[in-house]
Amino acid sequence: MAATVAASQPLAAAGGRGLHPMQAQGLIAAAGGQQQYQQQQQQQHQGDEDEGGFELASRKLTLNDFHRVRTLGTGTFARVVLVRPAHGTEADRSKVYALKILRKTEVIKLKQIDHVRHERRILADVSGHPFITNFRGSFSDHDFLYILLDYIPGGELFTYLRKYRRFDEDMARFYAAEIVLVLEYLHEHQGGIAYRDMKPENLLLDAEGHIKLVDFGFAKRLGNNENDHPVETYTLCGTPEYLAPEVIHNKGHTTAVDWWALGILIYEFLTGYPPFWHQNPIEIYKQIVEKPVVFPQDPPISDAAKDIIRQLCTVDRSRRLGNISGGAAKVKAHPFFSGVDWDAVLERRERGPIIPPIRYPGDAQCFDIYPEEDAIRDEYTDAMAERYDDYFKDF
Ligand SMILES: Nc1ncnc2c1ncn2[C@@H]1O[C@H](COP(=O)(O)OP(=O)(O)OP(=O)(O)O)[C@@H](O)[C@H]1O
Repeated sequence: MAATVAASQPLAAAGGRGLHPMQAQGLIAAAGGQQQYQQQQQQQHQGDEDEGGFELASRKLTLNDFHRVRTLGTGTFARVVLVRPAHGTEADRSKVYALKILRKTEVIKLKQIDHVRHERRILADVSGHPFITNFRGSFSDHDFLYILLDYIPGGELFTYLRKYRRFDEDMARFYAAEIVLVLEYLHEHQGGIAYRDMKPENLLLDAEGHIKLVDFGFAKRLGNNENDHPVETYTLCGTPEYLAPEVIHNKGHTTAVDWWALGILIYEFLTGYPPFWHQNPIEIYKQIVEKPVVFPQDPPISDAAKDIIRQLCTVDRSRRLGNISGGAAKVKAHPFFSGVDWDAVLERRERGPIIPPIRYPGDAQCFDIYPEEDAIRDEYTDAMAERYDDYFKDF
């Protein structure tokens, strides 16, 4: 699985990415539709809680409120486990959620305090979008921080891409269109949130085969300056193969990095591998800043696909599609997306090209098996608590 790189790790030390399976009509109408959709979804979300009796939002949760079923994934900073409510009616106890568990000492050691706080806050703010994992609550105890999310049963798009080797253009377009709507929403309707870690491992498939974006660990609300230009940020984070050149140069970056990553992602969908790759991450960075995207002869890639990839992967971000004037609307109007009904995409009218083989709501067969480790407790000392607990008070 591709390792995520954070500021606390030197970029050069990050592991390279293995290439094996290890592990709406009218553009303006569509944009308006996104906000409307979110409102509807939020009302729906509230409704779910009212019905359930297991009142997630109305009281402080603890780990004892859940039975752990199994680990779904482990990342650099977290373990995500499938859980069931331990109390409530039979209907409550049949529900399943994904609980992201972050060890406080690790968050502090890896200098991820700000990232974790942004993650919790941004997840709560963007929850309800059709292609973003719903946030259900957060809590903490002496040693850990917990983020409760809806369980997305289909597993990582990464796994399917490795299984299929590559996606045909219709499949790639389906997923890319959903990602375009997510980026439009984050960048243009949520006051300039840069996601900063777009990759197939962070795109899960729901039971209908639609994308759900997870892991907002590097997302940051950048906002716009007085000239209405996106504010720059400097933290080096992301995954080597997907880093935009301006991140590597460390001269400040904006939401434009997500459009670059979308270009890399479409390339990887169509060929099965990213355009810039090497075992040594330093070589990847060199390629990204020095080399143009080169397309293979086989599989043949359409001119429209090549063009959108080149336009998204434009080194000069002032000329990069998505970041130029017109923003996401220009991406949606690109010939690669011709024929796409953006309202239909947003409303999830079509089922996805891959329907995950889910037999029941808590089915976790689409996830790899991970060793279940006993949580190490009492590492977080009183001195640490005194110094850091204030930072974790939102949980
Ligand atoms: N809501 C969810 N439903 C099902 N599985 C999930 C969910 N959230 C996360 N996962 C699984 O857990 C994995 C790790 O989650 P996540 O990416 O949030 O952790 P992380 O430690 O921040 O990872 P990284 O090292 O990539 O930054 C995901 O790749 C996915 O497989």
